[in-house]
Amino acid sequence: MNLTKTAEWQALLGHRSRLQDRHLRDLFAEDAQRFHHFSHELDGLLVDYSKQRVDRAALNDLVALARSAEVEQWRDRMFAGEKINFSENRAVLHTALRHTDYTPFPSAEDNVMPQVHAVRKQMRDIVERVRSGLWRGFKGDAIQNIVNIGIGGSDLGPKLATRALSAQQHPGLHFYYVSNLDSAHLAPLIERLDPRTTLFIVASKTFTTQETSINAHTARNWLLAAATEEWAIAKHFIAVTSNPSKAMEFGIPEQNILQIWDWVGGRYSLWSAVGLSVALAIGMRGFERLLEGAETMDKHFRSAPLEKNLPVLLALMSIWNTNFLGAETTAVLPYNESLRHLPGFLQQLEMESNGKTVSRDGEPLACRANPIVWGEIGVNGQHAFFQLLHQGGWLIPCDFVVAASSDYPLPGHQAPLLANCLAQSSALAFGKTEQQACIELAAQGLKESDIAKLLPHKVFAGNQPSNTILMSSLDPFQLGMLLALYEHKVFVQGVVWGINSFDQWGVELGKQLANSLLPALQGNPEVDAQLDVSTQGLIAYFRRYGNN
Ligand SMILES: O=P(O)(O)OC[C@H]1O[C@H](O)[C@H](O)[C@@H](O)[C@@H]1O
Repeated sequence: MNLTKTAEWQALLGHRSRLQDRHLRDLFAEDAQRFHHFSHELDGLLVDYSKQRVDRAALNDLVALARSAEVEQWRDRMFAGEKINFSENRAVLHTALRHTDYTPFPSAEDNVMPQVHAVRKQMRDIVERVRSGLWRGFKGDAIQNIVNIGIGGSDLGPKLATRALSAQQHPGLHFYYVSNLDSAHLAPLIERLDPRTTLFIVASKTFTTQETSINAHTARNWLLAAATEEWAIAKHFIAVTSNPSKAMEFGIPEQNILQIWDWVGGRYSLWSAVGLSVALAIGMRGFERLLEGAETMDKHFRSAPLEKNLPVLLALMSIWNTNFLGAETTAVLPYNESLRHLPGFLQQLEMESNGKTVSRDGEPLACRANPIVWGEIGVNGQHAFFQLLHQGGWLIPCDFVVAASSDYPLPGHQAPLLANCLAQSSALAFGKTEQQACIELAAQGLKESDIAKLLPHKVFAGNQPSNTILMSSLDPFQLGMLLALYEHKVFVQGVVWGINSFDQWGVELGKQLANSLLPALQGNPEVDAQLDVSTQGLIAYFRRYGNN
C-alpha cells in the first residue's frame, strides 16, 4: 500500500493547505479551552501537545491515518508475541519484561514469564548481596564501584536511568559507564579505581561487539594483574548476554551470567538484566517501580482509544511535523540535569529504529521517515543554540521534558527552572510581532529612525511547535512511563511509515569495513589497493603518527 495515495493522507494534505500558514497565536485565540482539548495526564505524567500546529479536524484525520495503517492490529500482534521483526525472524517482547504479575505472557502456549522471573530472581540476589556488602572481592572487600561495559542499547538505557535516578542511589556505590573504544574512556577510570572493590558488568546482547569486547578484555587484564589468579574473575565480572557460551569463553562463570533473549531488542533492553546497574543503584524495589511505570504505559497503549492514546498522539504529531509541515529535525530538551542522557538514548531509539528508507515489503518508502533527533539540557541550550530555534528560520519541533518537583531540591532553583522551560515553549510558539516589538522599543524612548533599524532584529516569527512532557517528579515510576511512552511512539511511527522498527542493518557496513581495515592499521604492509585513495591516505598518516 502506498501510504501517500491513501484517502487519509490526501485528506491530511488538505489540512496542510489550510494550516501551514496558520499561526499558533490564531489557533489559541480560536479555542480558549485548547490546553484542555490537547493535553492528557496519565498517573502523574502530563503531555501537553496544544502547542502543535493542529486543530481537531486535522487530528481526527491523523488518527484515521493511524487506524488505516492498522496501528491497533500491529500493536496487538506485537503484544501477542508474533514475529513482527520478520527480517530477523524474531518476536518483539520487551513488554514481557515489565509484565509484573504472575500470569502467562504473551500467551499460555508461548509463555516467556518463567525465564523472565528466573533472571529477575538472579538479579535480586546479586543486587541484595552487592548492596548489603555480602558480595566480596578477591581480597574480601565489599564492592564500591560498578563499571558497566557496554555500548548502544547496552549502555544508553542503563546510563540514562542510573543518572536520572541518582538522587535515590545507594550512598556507598559509585557507577561508571564505559562504552568508547578510545582508551581515554577506560584508562583514567582504572587508574583511580581499586580492583579489590570494583565489579564489572559486561553488558552485550551478542557478546561479540568489538568495542565492548576490547574494553572487557582490558578490564580483565587489569584485574588479573592485581589478583593474579583466574578465580578472581568470578568475584569481579558479571555478564548480561543472549550468548552465554561466549561469556563463559571469556572466563565468566555460569552463575554470573544473566540471560537476555533474542526477543529483546538492544535499544529496548533496559527492562531486562541490562538494567542490572540501575537495580544496583536504586535497589530491586526501585527497579520494579521503573518496570511498573513502563507497564502502566503499556496498558494505556493497549487499551486507550487512539484519540486519547499518548504514544499514538506523540507519533502523529511527529508525522504531521515531518511529512506535512516539512520538519527535518526534532530537538529533545530535558530541563532536569538528571535527564542529561535522554537525548542520546532517544537518538538511538528513534533513529536506529526508524532511520530507514525501505518498507517492510522491501519497497522504497513513499515518504520520508524519521527526522534527525538531537538535543541538550534545555537551559544550557538556551545559552547556545536556541537563537537558531527562535530566529534561524528552520522548522524544528521540540519536546520539552521536565519534572515539576526537583530530585535535588535547593531553595530558589526549581521555580526559575520551570519558568525558563515554560517561557521557551511559549516564546517559540507565539513569538513577538512587529507591533509588539515596536511598542517595546518605543517604551525605551528610542528615536523612530533607531526603532526602524532595530525592528527586524527584534521580531520573533514564533509558530515553532512543541510538546511539553511534565512529570510530577523524577522517580522510577515516572521515568518508566516516560521511556515506554517514547518506545511506543517509535513503534506507532514505524507502523504508519510501514517500517520494521526492530532491525538495524544500516550499522553493519561500517563494522565490516573496520574489520577489513584493521590489519593495515596494525602494521600489515599490504594496504588493499582496491581501497579508495582517501582511506589509503588516512592509513598512511596513521602509520606515521599513530600507536596501536
Ligand atoms: O549489546 P550488543 O550486542 O553489544 O550491541 C550493542 C549495540 O551495537 C549494535 O551495533 C547495534 O547497533 C545496537 O542496536 C546495539 O545496542
